[in-house]
Formats: sequence, structure tokens, C-alpha cells
Amino acid sequence: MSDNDPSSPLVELAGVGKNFGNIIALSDVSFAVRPAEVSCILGDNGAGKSTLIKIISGLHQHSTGSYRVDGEPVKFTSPRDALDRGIATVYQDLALVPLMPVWRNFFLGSELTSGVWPFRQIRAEEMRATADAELKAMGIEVPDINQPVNTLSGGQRQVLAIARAIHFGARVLILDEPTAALGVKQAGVVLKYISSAREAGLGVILISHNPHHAYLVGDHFTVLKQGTVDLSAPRSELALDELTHYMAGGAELETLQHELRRMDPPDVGAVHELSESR
Ligand SMILES: Nc1ncnc2c1ncn2[C@@H]1O[C@H](COP(=O)(O)OP(=O)(O)OP(=O)(O)O)[C@@H](O)[C@H]1O
Repeated sequence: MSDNDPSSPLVELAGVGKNFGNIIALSDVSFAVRPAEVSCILGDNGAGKSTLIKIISGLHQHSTGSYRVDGEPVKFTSPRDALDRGIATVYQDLALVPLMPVWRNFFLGSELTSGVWPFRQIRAEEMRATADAELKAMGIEVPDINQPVNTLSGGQRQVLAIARAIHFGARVLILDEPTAALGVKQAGVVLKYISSAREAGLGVILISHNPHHAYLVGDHFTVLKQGTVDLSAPRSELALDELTHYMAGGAELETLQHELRRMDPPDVGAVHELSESR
């Protein structure tokens, strides 16, 4: 049953678990994203972030719990099923072809054509103009829409991939570590477009290792630890240093610090004696 309340979740997982044979990758995970919301998933290596987004994007099926889109239970069998419901994923490798022009990459796999095979032709001028207009509408300044994608900066490439997903109808955008390989300035460019996507009413799922980046744009934060939800809190109930603390494995670090303090300092005198006797 579909819900017309604009604040009801686009995507909602409740008590979701995922096993790979004997390996429990996720257990009892609940998560949601609403329109015009950036919902961040954070966690260390192996915490379960990829498994969670693969379930949402149709690459994996959940083993237990429920997954709903617009309030309807779903069990996707492929990423195509998720895309048909407006759930698009921008992976780290971005699926761009480096030597192809920007406009070709914008339409990659969805080229506009006319005529029937074998006389089919691509509508190059129309695609160039559309890609140019769409990028400009997002405030992306590409000097020449014909330039190869590998001449763009890492940040611009991320933004191109985001703009492409939005143009082709994404309502939910899953971004897998979009700032991981970027410097501060480029990361800023990408975070700005994440905010624009939110302002355009999209639900954004942002996967990150970096609490500082996530906190700049996030409305809700879910920290995964060993496949379970360690923290789930809206921005209003969470300060950046608390989030950083969780991410750094706060309690474990404190225990380690305590133990290190209790250990005897290295025996400096003995080292000194040893070097003088030589
Ligand atoms: N296809 C698979 N088969 C078996 N185990 C898997 C599979 N995919 C993930 N796992 C296991 O599930 C757990 C969660 O992995 P996942 O890749 O989701 O973590 P992650 O938080 O995305 O880590 P990273 O940040 O390193 O990508 C890990 O223990 C991993 O080894």
C-alpha cells in the first residue's frame, strides 16, 4: 500500500538480517530515508555498509526482516528492479568511460536514438544540449561538453555521475564513499551537490568512513558495527564529537588508553647503561 504523506520513508528497512552461509553480515538492522533527507551510514571496514546498500540497490536479497519502498514490501532480484523504483546507486568507480566526451558519459547506456536498426542513429546534438543544460542547471561548470571525462577533476566526475542519476529519474540516491578519494576542496564540491540533491527533494543515502564529511550534510546518522546498528540518531540529537567518538570506537579507545597508562614506562636507564658499556 502506498502512502501519500510526503514525510513517510521512500526506503525503509526493519530488522533486516543478511547471512552469507555461516557469516552473519547484518543482523537486526533498521534504517530509513525520507524525501529531502540525507541519511548517512557510517562504520569501519567490515561493518556491513556495502551489504546494506547492496540490499537496498537490488544486488543482494535480505535474509530476514522487511524492506519497503513507498510503504510496499519489496524483494528485488536485480539492480534494474531498484532503478525502476527510482533507487540509483553511484558507486566509487562511477561507471564512466574516461576517454569518452562528457555528454556521451552523461547518456551512457541510455542514448537517445532515432530510426530502427540497422539505420538507427544517435541524436548527438540533442544529447549534447541536454547534458550541457542539465549540468548548468546543477551549477556545474564544464568548460567544454565535448571534452573527455578524464580531463575533469575527481569532484567534477562525482558530480557528473550524480547529475546523470538525477536526470534519469532517481528519487533515492545511494552514494558510496563519494568523497573518499578527494582532497578537501573537491570533497566540498561534492558535498555541495549532495545538499542540492536534498533541496530538490531526493532522499540521499550517504555511505562514509568520514564523520566530518557526513556531519556537514547529514540529517540522520546510522553507525554500523559488526553488522548491527551501534547508533541511530538524528542530527538534532548528535554532536560532531559524539559521532567522531563512535566512529573511532570510542569506548574501546578509552580502555586501550587506560591500559597503556598502567604499563611501566620503558626502562630508559637500562638502555643508557647498555650503550655506555660498549
Ligand atoms: N559475498 C560475501 N560472502 C561472504 N561474506 C561476505 C560477503 N560480502 C560481505 N561479507 C562479509 O560481511 C561482512 C560485512 O562486509 P561489508 O563489505 O558489508 O562491510 P563494509 O562495512 O562495507 O566494509 P568496507 O568499508 O571494508 O567496504 C564482512 O565480514 C564481510 O567479510
